[in-house]
This record gives sequence, C-alpha cells and structure tokens, in this order.
Amino acid sequence: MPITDLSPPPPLAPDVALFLDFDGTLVELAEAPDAISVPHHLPRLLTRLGERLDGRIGIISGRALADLERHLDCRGFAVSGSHGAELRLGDGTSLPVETPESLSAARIAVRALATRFPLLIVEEKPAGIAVHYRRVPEAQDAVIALMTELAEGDGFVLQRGKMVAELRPRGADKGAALRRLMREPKFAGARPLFVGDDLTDEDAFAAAASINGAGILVGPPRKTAARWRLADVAAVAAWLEEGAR
Ligand SMILES: O=P(O)(O)OC[C@H]1O[C@H](O[C@H]2O[C@H](CO)[C@@H](O)[C@H](O)[C@H]2O)[C@H](O)[C@@H](O)[C@@H]1O
Repeated sequence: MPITDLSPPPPLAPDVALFLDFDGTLVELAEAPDAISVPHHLPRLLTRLGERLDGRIGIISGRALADLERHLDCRGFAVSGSHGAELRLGDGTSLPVETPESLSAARIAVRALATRFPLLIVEEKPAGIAVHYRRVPEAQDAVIALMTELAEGDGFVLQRGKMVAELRPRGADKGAALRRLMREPKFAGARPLFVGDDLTDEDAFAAAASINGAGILVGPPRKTAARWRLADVAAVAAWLEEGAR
C-alpha cells in the first residue's frame, strides 16, 4: 500500500498540551549521543511556549532523564525519560522507576558484545540499556540478534531506533507516559500534540490521537500513526517559533 504524505500541522492552538521528543526533533542527530549540539535559542523558546500554553508542555525522550538534563534544563516542565520508564511531573514529583531484575545480566551480555565491536556505544539507563551501531554499521546484525534474545527474557521489550537497539521495560513506552501526564490537573481537557521522529514516538502519536489530539511526524513520509508532518528539525523550530508568538 502506498504511503500517503501528510500536511504540515496548523498553527499551535491555545487549547493544546504540547509534548516534544528530543533527539531528531528539537536537536539534530549526531554521530554519538554526547556529540549533539543544543540550539542556543531552544531553552528560551520552550519557556515562551510554556507561558503561551499555561504550562501545558512536556518533553518525552528516549534518553535517561539525567542524560537529557545534562543537555537541556527541564526544570518546570513535565518530563519523561528512558522511553516512558522515568517520569517527573511538572511540580517536580518523580514517579518510581521499575527496573527489571534481568537488567544486570543484560548489561554483562551487552558489554561482552562491545568488546567484539569496540566502536559500539553502550548507553546504560536506569531501567534499560541501549547499543548504538552508528559508527559500526556492520555490527547491526549481531546487535539486533543479541538484543532480541535478551528481550525474550523477563521484563524487557526490544526498542529499535535510528542506528540503535535498546531494551526498555515492558509496559513503559512513550504513549503510556503521555497518557499519565495528561491525567495531571494542569493538562486536563487539553488536546495533546506529540512531535517526534523515531519509531518509539509512534506509541505517543497513537496515545495523543486516542485522547482527541494528534501526532506530528518529523522527517520523511513513512507508515505512521501521526496526522501531520514536518520535514526536519529546522521545520519544527520554525513551527514552534510561530506558535510561541
Ligand atoms: O526519544 P528521543 O529523545 O529522540 O531519544 C531517542 C534516542 O536518542 C539518542 O540516540 C539518537 O541520537 C543520537 C545523537 O544524535 C544518535 O547518535 C543516535 O544514533 C540516535 O539513535 C539517545 O542516545 C538514545 O538513548 C535515545 O533512545
């Protein structure tokens, strides 16, 4: 079945709750997780959007929360890390993280694989683990095979992404995070919009659509649960700038 292209989203409406992905949406992708460059205008832009939307703004990232906050000050925003496994509400309350028991064994197995492919980047998260093969694409098959096998054990789901394979806790995903944040009084009755580029963002597109909102895909057309599309990080920034006016 052919993939139909999606229109750009309309201007940001005042009744929206705005949820944003980080890598590939607010920030250009880079060769390694630590090699990103956060646009200098971004913190002020997010603050202005928060003011415009009466605080109904959140960041929902695949990164571990502590890692995300090394790059972006998220104080004052609702925020989720590790593909929904970590959640901090807008008032600063952190919800407990459930770590699968098999995480220690998974870490050992992943480190062993990284000794075979030294250019792999292993990113440890509080409740999961990611293996990046962007610098060593020939390791993809071995990475996917190992992560698939580890995900078949208790507690984990395999999360594919852009040149990365991850184990995330079963039951935690970006859609569940969006739904949880929408239960907060501040977000009640608003229309959730989620903006994201990667496969993990599809759960949040579907969740937003199911509560009278919509998803905005960033990047080329693909099979998606999103309703609108923006071409790239620059187009997202321009749309957000317009919405913050
Ligand atoms: O949900 P996100 O906030 O978009 O996080 C998804 C993953 O982003 C990061 O990896 C991706 O970006 C890296 C830096 O540009 C890039 O090198 C890598 O290839 C991408 O997959 C992050 O490191 C992961 O933990 C996130 O899950």
